Amino acid sequence: MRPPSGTYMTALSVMIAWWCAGQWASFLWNDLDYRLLVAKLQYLAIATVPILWFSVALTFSGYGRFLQRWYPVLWLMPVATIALAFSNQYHLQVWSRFTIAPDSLALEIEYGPWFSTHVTYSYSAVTIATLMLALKIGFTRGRRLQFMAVILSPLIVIAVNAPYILGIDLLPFDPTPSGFAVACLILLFALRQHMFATLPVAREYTLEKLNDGIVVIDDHGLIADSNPAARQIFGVELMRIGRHFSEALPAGISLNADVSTEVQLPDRRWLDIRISRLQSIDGPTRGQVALIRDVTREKGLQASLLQSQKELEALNSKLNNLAHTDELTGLANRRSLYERVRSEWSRSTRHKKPLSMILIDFDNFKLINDNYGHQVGDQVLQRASGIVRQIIRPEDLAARHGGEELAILLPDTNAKDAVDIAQRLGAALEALQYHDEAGQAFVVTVSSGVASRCPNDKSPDMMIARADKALYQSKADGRNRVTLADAVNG
Ligand SMILES: Nc1nc2c(ncn2[C@@H]2O[C@H](COP(=O)(O)OP(=O)(O)OP(=O)(O)O)[C@@H](O)[C@H]2O)c(=O)[nH]1
Repeated sequence: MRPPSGTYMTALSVMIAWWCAGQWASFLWNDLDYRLLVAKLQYLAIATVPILWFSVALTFSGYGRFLQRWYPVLWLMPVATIALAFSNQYHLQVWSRFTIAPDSLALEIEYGPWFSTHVTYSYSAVTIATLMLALKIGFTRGRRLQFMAVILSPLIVIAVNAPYILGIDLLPFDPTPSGFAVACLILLFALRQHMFATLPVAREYTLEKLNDGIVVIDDHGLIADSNPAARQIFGVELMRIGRHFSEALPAGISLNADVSTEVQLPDRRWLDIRISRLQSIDGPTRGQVALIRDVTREKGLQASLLQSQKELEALNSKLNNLAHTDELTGLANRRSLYERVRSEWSRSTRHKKPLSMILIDFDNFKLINDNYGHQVGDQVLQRASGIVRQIIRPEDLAARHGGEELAILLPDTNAKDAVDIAQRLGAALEALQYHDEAGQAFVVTVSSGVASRCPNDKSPDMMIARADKALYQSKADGRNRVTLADAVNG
Protein backbone atom coordinates (compact mmCIF):
# COMPACT_ATOMS: atom_id res chain seq x y z
CA MET A 1 0.00 0.00 0.00
CA ARG A 2 1.29 3.44 -0.83
CA PRO A 3 1.02 6.05 1.91
CA PRO A 4 -1.64 8.69 1.38
CA SER A 5 -0.61 12.02 -0.09
CA GLY A 6 -0.88 13.74 3.31
CA THR A 7 1.83 11.44 4.68
CA TYR A 8 4.13 12.34 1.80
CA MET A 9 3.53 16.02 2.48
CA THR A 10 4.32 15.58 6.18
CA ALA A 11 7.45 13.55 5.43
CA LEU A 12 8.57 16.20 2.93
CA SER A 13 8.08 19.01 5.47
CA VAL A 14 9.95 17.05 8.18
CA MET A 15 12.89 16.32 5.89
CA ILE A 16 13.13 19.93 4.70
CA ALA A 17 13.04 21.05 8.33
CA TRP A 18 15.79 18.50 9.09
CA TRP A 19 17.89 19.86 6.22
CA CYS A 20 17.41 23.48 7.38
CA ALA A 21 18.09 22.55 11.00
CA GLY A 22 21.34 20.92 9.88
CA GLN A 23 22.20 24.09 8.06
CA TRP A 24 21.88 26.19 11.21
CA ALA A 25 23.35 23.53 13.48
CA SER A 26 26.52 23.47 11.38
CA PHE A 27 27.22 27.12 12.29
CA LEU A 28 27.16 26.36 16.02
CA TRP A 29 30.66 24.90 16.06
CA ASN A 30 33.18 25.62 13.40
CA ASP A 31 34.94 22.31 13.72
CA LEU A 32 35.58 20.28 10.57
CA ASP A 33 34.65 16.86 12.04
CA TYR A 34 31.48 18.30 13.57
CA ARG A 35 30.47 19.97 10.31
CA LEU A 36 31.26 16.80 8.36
CA LEU A 37 28.97 14.81 10.66
CA VAL A 38 26.19 17.41 10.27
CA ALA A 39 26.64 17.32 6.47
CA LYS A 40 26.31 13.52 6.49
CA LEU A 41 23.15 13.76 8.60
CA GLN A 42 21.83 16.37 6.19
CA TYR A 43 22.15 13.79 3.41
CA LEU A 44 19.21 11.99 5.01
CA ALA A 45 17.20 14.96 3.69
CA ILE A 46 19.27 15.88 0.62
CA ALA A 47 18.73 12.40 -0.86
CA THR A 48 15.09 11.97 0.10
CA VAL A 49 13.50 15.42 -0.38
CA PRO A 50 13.41 15.24 -4.22
CA ILE A 51 11.72 11.80 -4.14
CA LEU A 52 9.22 12.94 -1.50
CA TRP A 53 8.51 16.00 -3.63
CA PHE A 54 8.04 13.69 -6.61
CA SER A 55 5.66 11.48 -4.59
CA VAL A 56 3.53 14.44 -3.45
CA ALA A 57 3.28 15.71 -7.03
CA LEU A 58 2.42 12.30 -8.51
CA THR A 59 -0.26 11.59 -5.92
CA PHE A 60 -1.92 14.94 -6.48
CA SER A 61 -1.67 14.47 -10.25
CA GLY A 62 -3.66 11.26 -9.94
CA TYR A 63 -0.83 8.86 -10.75
CA GLY A 64 -0.97 7.10 -7.41
CA ARG A 65 -1.04 3.68 -9.07
CA PHE A 66 2.32 4.32 -10.70
CA LEU A 67 3.80 5.08 -7.30
CA GLN A 68 2.26 1.92 -5.87
CA ARG A 69 4.13 -0.16 -8.45
CA TRP A 70 7.48 1.59 -8.59
CA TYR A 71 7.86 2.92 -5.07
CA PRO A 72 10.68 0.56 -3.94
CA VAL A 73 12.64 1.21 -7.14
CA LEU A 74 12.35 5.00 -6.73
CA TRP A 75 14.04 4.74 -3.34
CA LEU A 76 17.07 2.76 -4.51
CA MET A 77 18.99 5.91 -5.51
CA PRO A 78 18.33 7.93 -2.33
CA VAL A 79 19.30 4.96 -0.17
CA ALA A 80 22.52 4.52 -2.18
CA THR A 81 23.32 8.24 -1.85
CA ILE A 82 22.83 8.17 1.93
CA ALA A 83 24.96 5.04 2.24
CA LEU A 84 27.72 6.57 0.11
CA ALA A 85 27.58 9.87 2.04
CA PHE A 86 28.05 8.11 5.35
CA SER A 87 30.92 5.99 4.04
CA ASN A 88 32.43 8.73 1.89
CA GLN A 89 35.86 8.67 3.58
CA TYR A 90 36.47 5.19 2.10
CA HIS A 91 35.70 5.97 -1.56
CA LEU A 92 35.28 9.80 -1.94
CA GLN A 93 32.29 9.23 -4.26
CA VAL A 94 30.09 12.02 -2.88
CA TRP A 95 32.77 14.62 -2.11
CA SER A 96 36.55 14.46 -2.59
CA ARG A 97 37.43 17.53 -0.55
CA PHE A 98 35.59 19.02 2.43
CA THR A 99 37.12 22.04 4.16
CA ILE A 100 36.08 25.21 5.92
CA ALA A 101 37.00 28.48 4.21
CA PRO A 102 39.80 30.16 6.20
CA ASP A 103 38.05 33.50 6.81
CA SER A 104 34.37 32.55 6.80
CA LEU A 105 31.85 29.96 7.88
CA ALA A 106 31.47 28.77 4.30
CA LEU A 107 32.40 25.24 3.35
CA GLU A 108 34.62 24.53 0.41
CA ILE A 109 33.50 21.26 -1.14
CA GLU A 110 34.73 19.42 -4.20
CA TYR A 111 32.15 16.89 -5.26
CA GLY A 112 32.86 13.30 -6.23
CA PRO A 113 31.48 11.36 -9.25
CA TRP A 114 28.37 10.02 -7.46
CA PHE A 115 27.24 13.53 -6.58
CA SER A 116 26.46 14.37 -10.23
CA THR A 117 24.43 11.12 -10.48
CA HIS A 118 22.49 12.15 -7.38
CA VAL A 119 21.97 15.70 -8.74
CA THR A 120 20.77 14.36 -12.13
CA TYR A 121 18.36 11.95 -10.43
CA SER A 122 17.05 14.62 -8.04
CA TYR A 123 16.64 17.24 -10.75
CA SER A 124 14.88 14.70 -13.00
CA ALA A 125 12.47 13.78 -10.19
CA VAL A 126 11.63 17.42 -9.44
CA THR A 127 11.30 18.29 -13.15
CA ILE A 128 9.02 15.32 -13.91
CA ALA A 129 6.95 16.07 -10.81
CA THR A 130 6.61 19.71 -11.84
CA LEU A 131 5.60 18.80 -15.37
CA MET A 132 3.00 16.29 -14.15
CA LEU A 133 1.44 18.80 -11.78
CA ALA A 134 1.60 21.58 -14.36
CA LEU A 135 -0.12 19.39 -16.96
CA LYS A 136 -2.75 18.35 -14.48
CA ILE A 137 -3.53 21.82 -13.25
CA GLY A 138 -2.91 23.47 -16.61
CA PHE A 139 -5.88 21.54 -18.00
CA THR A 140 -8.11 22.32 -15.05
CA ARG A 141 -10.10 25.50 -15.53
CA GLY A 142 -9.79 28.36 -13.02
CA ARG A 143 -6.48 27.17 -11.52
CA ARG A 144 -4.17 29.87 -12.84
CA LEU A 145 -2.82 30.89 -9.43
CA GLN A 146 -2.15 27.29 -8.47
CA PHE A 147 -0.53 26.64 -11.83
CA MET A 148 1.86 29.53 -11.17
CA ALA A 149 2.59 28.16 -7.69
CA VAL A 150 3.47 24.77 -9.06
CA ILE A 151 5.85 26.20 -11.65
CA LEU A 152 7.34 28.75 -9.27
CA SER A 153 8.14 26.44 -6.36
CA PRO A 154 10.70 24.18 -8.13
CA LEU A 155 12.13 27.21 -9.94
CA ILE A 156 13.00 28.72 -6.56
CA VAL A 157 14.83 25.52 -5.61
CA ILE A 158 16.72 25.44 -8.90
CA ALA A 159 17.55 29.16 -8.71
CA VAL A 160 19.24 28.79 -5.33
CA ASN A 161 20.71 25.32 -5.75
CA ALA A 162 22.22 25.56 -9.24
CA PRO A 163 24.66 28.43 -8.46
CA TYR A 164 25.66 26.72 -5.19
CA ILE A 165 26.61 23.40 -6.77
CA LEU A 166 28.32 25.24 -9.61
CA GLY A 167 30.54 26.92 -6.99
CA ILE A 168 29.01 30.39 -7.22
CA ASP A 169 28.77 31.35 -3.55
CA LEU A 170 26.07 33.99 -3.25
CA LEU A 171 25.77 33.25 0.48
CA PRO A 172 28.26 31.81 2.97
CA PHE A 173 26.09 28.64 3.25
CA ASP A 174 24.08 26.26 1.05
CA PRO A 175 20.75 28.04 0.33
CA THR A 176 19.10 24.88 -1.09
CA PRO A 177 17.25 23.77 2.08
CA SER A 178 15.87 27.28 2.57
CA GLY A 179 14.84 27.26 -1.10
CA PHE A 180 13.07 23.94 -0.59
CA ALA A 181 11.41 25.31 2.55
CA VAL A 182 10.02 28.30 0.66
CA ALA A 183 8.95 26.06 -2.24
CA CYS A 184 7.24 23.67 0.18
CA LEU A 185 5.41 26.58 1.84
CA ILE A 186 4.14 27.65 -1.57
CA LEU A 187 2.93 24.10 -2.24
CA LEU A 188 1.27 24.02 1.17
CA PHE A 189 -0.43 27.32 0.38
CA ALA A 190 -1.71 25.79 -2.83
CA LEU A 191 -3.03 22.81 -0.88
CA ARG A 192 -4.78 25.10 1.57
CA GLN A 193 -6.57 26.55 -1.43
CA HIS A 194 -7.94 23.03 -2.04
CA MET A 195 -6.03 23.25 -5.19
CA PHE A 196 -5.28 19.86 -6.49
CA ALA A 197 -5.91 17.99 -3.30
CA THR A 198 -9.66 17.54 -3.40
CA LEU A 199 -10.21 17.05 -7.09
CA PRO A 200 -7.81 14.22 -7.93
CA VAL A 201 -8.21 12.52 -4.58
CA ALA A 202 -11.99 12.61 -4.88
CA ARG A 203 -11.76 11.36 -8.45
CA GLU A 204 -9.42 8.55 -7.54
CA TYR A 205 -11.54 7.62 -4.54
CA THR A 206 -14.68 7.57 -6.67
CA LEU A 207 -13.04 5.37 -9.28
CA GLU A 208 -11.73 3.01 -6.62
CA LYS A 209 -15.13 2.65 -4.97
CA LEU A 210 -17.29 2.62 -8.10
CA ASN A 211 -19.24 -0.60 -8.70
CA ASP A 212 -18.91 -0.13 -12.45
CA GLY A 213 -15.65 -1.00 -14.14
CA ILE A 214 -13.56 1.76 -15.68
CA VAL A 215 -10.77 0.99 -18.12
CA VAL A 216 -8.58 3.70 -19.61
CA ILE A 217 -7.36 2.72 -23.06
CA ASP A 218 -4.64 4.51 -25.01
CA ASP A 219 -4.71 5.42 -28.71
CA HIS A 220 -3.44 1.94 -29.62
CA GLY A 221 -6.15 0.12 -27.67
CA LEU A 222 -3.77 -0.78 -24.86
CA ILE A 223 -4.90 -0.66 -21.24
CA ALA A 224 -3.44 2.35 -19.43
CA ASP A 225 -5.38 2.02 -16.19
CA SER A 226 -8.32 0.19 -14.65
CA ASN A 227 -10.27 0.45 -11.41
CA PRO A 228 -10.83 -2.43 -8.95
CA ALA A 229 -14.33 -3.10 -10.31
CA ALA A 230 -12.93 -3.63 -13.83
CA ARG A 231 -10.25 -5.94 -12.45
CA GLN A 232 -12.93 -7.89 -10.62
CA ILE A 233 -15.06 -8.21 -13.75
CA PHE A 234 -12.29 -9.29 -16.12
CA GLY A 235 -9.64 -10.58 -13.72
CA VAL A 236 -6.34 -8.92 -12.83
CA GLU A 237 -4.37 -10.63 -15.61
CA LEU A 238 -6.58 -9.39 -18.46
CA MET A 239 -6.50 -5.88 -17.02
CA ARG A 240 -2.70 -5.76 -16.84
CA ILE A 241 -1.41 -2.35 -17.97
CA GLY A 242 -0.14 -2.57 -21.54
CA ARG A 243 -2.43 -5.44 -22.59
CA HIS A 244 -4.82 -4.94 -25.46
CA PHE A 245 -8.31 -4.28 -24.14
CA SER A 246 -9.81 -6.43 -26.92
CA GLU A 247 -8.17 -9.49 -25.28
CA ALA A 248 -10.64 -9.10 -22.40
CA LEU A 249 -13.60 -9.38 -24.79
CA PRO A 250 -14.92 -12.31 -26.85
CA ALA A 251 -13.49 -12.45 -30.39
CA GLY A 252 -15.20 -10.37 -33.05
CA ILE A 253 -16.73 -7.80 -30.71
CA SER A 254 -16.46 -4.27 -32.04
CA LEU A 255 -17.27 -1.36 -29.76
CA ASN A 256 -18.28 2.00 -31.11
CA ALA A 257 -17.65 5.22 -29.25
CA ASP A 258 -20.57 6.66 -27.28
CA VAL A 259 -22.78 3.63 -27.96
CA SER A 260 -23.63 1.04 -25.33
CA THR A 261 -22.90 -2.51 -26.44
CA GLU A 262 -24.08 -5.61 -24.62
CA VAL A 263 -21.44 -8.30 -24.63
CA GLN A 264 -21.72 -11.84 -23.30
CA LEU A 265 -18.55 -13.34 -21.84
CA PRO A 266 -17.72 -17.05 -22.33
CA ASP A 267 -18.80 -17.66 -18.69
CA ARG A 268 -22.29 -16.39 -19.72
CA ARG A 269 -22.06 -13.09 -17.81
CA TRP A 270 -23.50 -10.10 -19.65
CA LEU A 271 -21.68 -6.77 -19.71
CA ASP A 272 -22.86 -3.40 -20.88
CA ILE A 273 -19.84 -1.56 -22.27
CA ARG A 274 -19.80 2.08 -23.26
CA ILE A 275 -16.69 3.59 -24.80
CA SER A 276 -16.10 7.35 -24.63
CA ARG A 277 -13.30 9.26 -26.29
CA LEU A 278 -11.02 11.17 -23.95
CA GLN A 279 -10.87 14.69 -25.23
CA SER A 280 -8.42 17.09 -23.66
CA ILE A 281 -9.23 20.79 -23.38
CA ASP A 282 -6.78 21.67 -26.15
CA GLY A 283 -8.59 19.43 -28.61
CA PRO A 284 -6.90 16.19 -29.61
CA THR A 285 -8.33 12.86 -28.55
CA ARG A 286 -6.21 11.06 -26.00
CA GLY A 287 -7.35 7.46 -25.95
CA GLN A 288 -10.66 6.20 -24.65
CA VAL A 289 -12.33 5.23 -21.44
CA ALA A 290 -14.60 2.20 -21.20
CA LEU A 291 -17.41 2.14 -18.65
CA ILE A 292 -18.40 -1.45 -17.91
CA ARG A 293 -21.51 -2.63 -16.06
CA ASP A 294 -22.27 -6.22 -15.20
CA VAL A 295 -25.89 -6.55 -16.34
CA THR A 296 -26.19 -10.34 -15.95
CA ARG A 297 -28.91 -9.96 -13.32
CA GLU A 298 -30.88 -7.45 -15.35
CA LYS A 299 -30.53 -9.70 -18.40
CA GLY A 300 -31.80 -12.68 -16.42
CA LEU A 301 -34.78 -10.70 -15.19
CA GLN A 302 -35.40 -9.40 -18.69
CA ALA A 303 -35.30 -12.94 -20.11
CA SER A 304 -37.65 -14.34 -17.49
CA LEU A 305 -39.95 -11.35 -18.02
CA LEU A 306 -39.98 -12.04 -21.76
CA GLN A 307 -40.63 -15.73 -21.08
CA SER A 308 -43.52 -14.86 -18.76
CA GLN A 309 -44.86 -12.47 -21.37
CA LYS A 310 -44.70 -15.21 -24.03
CA GLU A 311 -46.41 -17.68 -21.73
CA LEU A 312 -49.05 -15.10 -20.91
CA GLU A 313 -49.62 -14.40 -24.60
CA ALA A 314 -49.91 -18.13 -25.34
CA LEU A 315 -52.32 -18.50 -22.44
CA ASN A 316 -54.29 -15.51 -23.65
CA SER A 317 -54.61 -16.85 -27.14
CA LYS A 318 -55.59 -20.24 -25.69
CA LEU A 319 -58.23 -18.54 -23.56
CA ASN A 320 -59.36 -16.56 -26.53
CA ASN A 321 -59.66 -19.75 -28.57
CA LEU A 322 -61.53 -21.43 -25.78
CA ALA A 323 -63.90 -18.50 -25.56
CA HIS A 324 -64.65 -18.74 -29.27
CA THR A 325 -64.34 -22.45 -29.99
CA ASP A 326 -66.58 -25.40 -29.34
CA GLU A 327 -64.62 -27.91 -27.34
CA LEU A 328 -66.05 -31.08 -28.92
CA THR A 329 -66.06 -30.21 -32.61
CA GLY A 330 -63.33 -27.54 -32.79
CA LEU A 331 -65.77 -25.36 -34.75
CA ALA A 332 -66.68 -21.82 -33.70
CA ASN A 333 -69.07 -21.74 -30.76
CA ARG A 334 -72.48 -20.14 -30.75
CA ARG A 335 -71.23 -16.86 -29.26
CA SER A 336 -68.54 -16.50 -31.87
CA LEU A 337 -71.06 -17.37 -34.61
CA TYR A 338 -73.41 -14.60 -33.55
CA GLU A 339 -70.57 -12.05 -33.34
CA ARG A 340 -69.54 -12.91 -36.87
CA VAL A 341 -73.15 -12.96 -38.12
CA ARG A 342 -73.62 -9.40 -36.82
CA SER A 343 -70.47 -8.05 -38.48
CA GLU A 344 -71.15 -9.85 -41.78
CA TRP A 345 -74.73 -8.64 -41.67
CA SER A 346 -73.74 -4.98 -41.48
CA ARG A 347 -71.01 -5.49 -44.11
CA SER A 348 -73.43 -7.16 -46.53
CA THR A 349 -76.11 -4.48 -46.07
CA ARG A 350 -73.55 -1.67 -46.46
CA HIS A 351 -72.05 -3.16 -49.62
CA LYS A 352 -75.31 -4.66 -50.83
CA LYS A 353 -73.73 -8.10 -50.98
CA PRO A 354 -75.59 -11.39 -50.47
CA LEU A 355 -75.28 -13.28 -47.20
CA SER A 356 -76.54 -16.81 -46.58
CA MET A 357 -76.85 -19.19 -43.70
CA ILE A 358 -77.20 -22.99 -43.64
CA LEU A 359 -78.46 -24.83 -40.56
CA ILE A 360 -77.58 -28.54 -40.59
CA ASP A 361 -79.19 -31.03 -38.19
CA PHE A 362 -78.21 -34.70 -37.98
CA ASP A 363 -81.15 -37.02 -38.66
CA ASN A 364 -82.35 -39.27 -35.85
CA PHE A 365 -79.29 -38.53 -33.81
CA LYS A 366 -81.03 -39.74 -30.71
CA LEU A 367 -81.05 -43.25 -32.25
CA ILE A 368 -77.28 -43.09 -32.80
CA ASN A 369 -76.75 -42.27 -29.17
CA ASP A 370 -79.22 -44.91 -28.12
CA ASN A 371 -77.87 -47.62 -30.43
CA TYR A 372 -74.11 -47.01 -30.31
CA GLY A 373 -73.62 -44.96 -27.18
CA HIS A 374 -73.03 -41.29 -26.48
CA GLN A 375 -69.29 -41.58 -27.16
CA VAL A 376 -69.85 -42.81 -30.70
CA GLY A 377 -72.36 -39.97 -31.13
CA ASP A 378 -69.58 -37.54 -30.14
CA GLN A 379 -67.20 -39.10 -32.67
CA VAL A 380 -69.84 -38.66 -35.40
CA LEU A 381 -70.14 -34.98 -34.54
CA GLN A 382 -66.34 -34.55 -34.55
CA ARG A 383 -65.72 -36.30 -37.89
CA ALA A 384 -68.65 -34.61 -39.60
CA SER A 385 -67.42 -31.20 -38.36
CA GLY A 386 -63.98 -31.91 -39.81
CA ILE A 387 -65.53 -32.68 -43.21
CA VAL A 388 -67.63 -29.50 -43.09
CA ARG A 389 -64.50 -27.45 -42.35
CA GLN A 390 -62.72 -28.99 -45.33
CA ILE A 391 -65.53 -28.27 -47.78
CA ILE A 392 -66.36 -24.64 -46.97
CA ARG A 393 -64.17 -21.64 -48.05
CA PRO A 394 -61.83 -20.01 -45.57
CA GLU A 395 -64.01 -16.90 -45.48
CA ASP A 396 -67.08 -18.97 -44.49
CA LEU A 397 -67.69 -19.81 -40.86
CA ALA A 398 -68.77 -23.19 -39.55
CA ALA A 399 -70.10 -23.23 -35.99
CA ARG A 400 -71.84 -25.55 -33.61
CA HIS A 401 -75.26 -23.99 -33.23
CA GLY A 402 -76.16 -26.28 -30.37
CA GLY A 403 -76.59 -30.01 -29.68
CA GLU A 404 -76.31 -31.91 -32.96
CA GLU A 405 -76.99 -28.81 -35.06
CA LEU A 406 -74.32 -26.99 -37.12
CA ALA A 407 -74.53 -23.55 -38.73
CA ILE A 408 -72.60 -22.36 -41.78
CA LEU A 409 -72.38 -18.64 -42.45
CA LEU A 410 -71.61 -17.86 -46.09
CA PRO A 411 -70.63 -14.25 -46.85
CA ASP A 412 -71.00 -13.04 -50.45
CA THR A 413 -73.10 -16.11 -51.28
CA ASN A 414 -76.58 -16.01 -52.79
CA ALA A 415 -79.42 -18.43 -52.06
CA LYS A 416 -78.81 -20.65 -55.07
CA ASP A 417 -75.12 -21.13 -54.31
CA ALA A 418 -75.91 -21.69 -50.63
CA VAL A 419 -78.35 -24.46 -51.56
CA ASP A 420 -75.63 -26.03 -53.76
CA ILE A 421 -73.19 -25.94 -50.87
CA ALA A 422 -75.77 -27.42 -48.49
CA GLN A 423 -76.39 -30.24 -50.92
CA ARG A 424 -72.68 -30.90 -51.35
CA LEU A 425 -72.26 -30.95 -47.59
CA GLY A 426 -75.24 -33.31 -47.20
CA ALA A 427 -73.83 -35.67 -49.82
CA ALA A 428 -70.33 -35.59 -48.29
CA LEU A 429 -71.65 -36.31 -44.80
CA GLU A 430 -73.88 -39.12 -46.02
CA ALA A 431 -70.87 -40.63 -47.80
CA LEU A 432 -68.99 -40.88 -44.49
CA GLN A 433 -68.89 -44.29 -42.88
CA TYR A 434 -68.83 -44.49 -39.09
CA HIS A 435 -68.19 -47.53 -36.99
CA ASP A 436 -69.63 -48.58 -33.66
CA GLU A 437 -67.56 -50.13 -30.90
CA ALA A 438 -68.11 -53.60 -32.40
CA GLY A 439 -66.75 -52.33 -35.72
CA GLN A 440 -70.11 -52.33 -37.44
CA ALA A 441 -70.42 -49.59 -40.12
CA PHE A 442 -73.29 -47.12 -40.26
CA VAL A 443 -74.06 -43.82 -42.03
CA VAL A 444 -75.76 -40.65 -40.93
CA THR A 445 -77.76 -38.23 -43.02
CA VAL A 446 -78.44 -34.59 -42.35
CA SER A 447 -81.28 -32.18 -43.02
CA SER A 448 -80.56 -28.56 -43.89
CA GLY A 449 -82.36 -25.26 -43.96
CA VAL A 450 -80.96 -22.46 -46.11
CA ALA A 451 -81.81 -18.75 -45.86
CA SER A 452 -80.36 -15.75 -47.66
CA ARG A 453 -80.55 -12.14 -46.48
CA CYS A 454 -83.66 -10.56 -47.98
CA PRO A 455 -85.08 -7.01 -47.79
CA ASN A 456 -87.72 -8.09 -45.25
CA ASP A 457 -85.09 -9.25 -42.74
CA LYS A 458 -84.72 -6.41 -40.24
CA SER A 459 -82.01 -8.25 -38.27
CA PRO A 460 -79.75 -11.29 -38.64
CA ASP A 461 -81.98 -13.13 -36.19
CA MET A 462 -84.81 -12.96 -38.71
CA MET A 463 -82.62 -14.61 -41.35
CA ILE A 464 -81.55 -17.31 -38.86
CA ALA A 465 -85.18 -17.88 -37.88
CA ARG A 466 -86.09 -18.42 -41.54
CA ALA A 467 -83.20 -20.91 -41.96
CA ASP A 468 -84.46 -22.73 -38.85
CA LYS A 469 -87.95 -22.87 -40.29
CA ALA A 470 -86.57 -24.28 -43.56
CA LEU A 471 -84.66 -26.91 -41.58
CA TYR A 472 -87.85 -27.83 -39.75
CA GLN A 473 -89.47 -28.14 -43.16
CA SER A 474 -86.69 -30.54 -44.32
CA LYS A 475 -87.35 -32.69 -41.28
CA ALA A 476 -91.06 -32.58 -41.89
CA ASP A 477 -90.57 -33.52 -45.54
CA GLY A 478 -88.80 -36.77 -44.58
CA ARG A 479 -85.23 -35.65 -43.64
CA ASN A 480 -81.96 -35.97 -45.65
CA ARG A 481 -82.74 -32.95 -47.79
CA VAL A 482 -82.14 -29.24 -48.24
CA THR A 483 -84.92 -26.64 -48.04
CA LEU A 484 -84.49 -23.02 -49.08
CA ALA A 485 -86.44 -20.66 -46.88
CA ASP A 486 -89.15 -18.59 -48.46
CA ALA A 487 -87.85 -15.06 -48.89
CA VAL A 488 -90.97 -13.44 -47.45
CA ASN A 489 -92.07 -15.46 -44.43
CA GLY A 490 -89.64 -18.36 -44.20
N1 LIG B 1 -73.45 -37.75 -28.51
C1 LIG B 1 -73.95 -36.54 -28.47
N2 LIG B 1 -75.29 -36.40 -28.60
C2 LIG B 1 -75.83 -35.15 -28.60
C3 LIG B 1 -75.03 -34.02 -28.42
N3 LIG B 1 -75.84 -32.94 -28.46
C4 LIG B 1 -77.09 -33.39 -28.63
N4 LIG B 1 -77.12 -34.74 -28.72
C5 LIG B 1 -78.19 -35.63 -28.84
O1 LIG B 1 -78.82 -35.46 -30.05
C6 LIG B 1 -80.17 -35.92 -29.91
C7 LIG B 1 -81.15 -35.02 -30.58
O2 LIG B 1 -82.37 -35.63 -30.53
P1 LIG B 1 -83.66 -35.02 -31.12
O3 LIG B 1 -83.66 -33.54 -30.88
O4 LIG B 1 -84.78 -35.77 -30.57
O5 LIG B 1 -83.53 -35.22 -32.64
P2 LIG B 1 -83.13 -36.42 -33.53
O6 LIG B 1 -83.09 -37.69 -32.74
O7 LIG B 1 -81.84 -36.07 -34.20
O8 LIG B 1 -84.24 -36.49 -34.53
P3 LIG B 1 -84.48 -35.49 -35.70
O9 LIG B 1 -83.73 -34.27 -35.40
O10 LIG B 1 -85.91 -35.25 -35.67
O11 LIG B 1 -83.99 -36.15 -36.90
C8 LIG B 1 -80.41 -36.02 -28.42
O12 LIG B 1 -80.46 -37.40 -28.05
C9 LIG B 1 -79.23 -35.37 -27.80
O13 LIG B 1 -78.86 -35.97 -26.57
C10 LIG B 1 -73.62 -34.22 -28.27
O14 LIG B 1 -72.85 -33.31 -28.10
N5 LIG B 1 -73.15 -35.49 -28.30
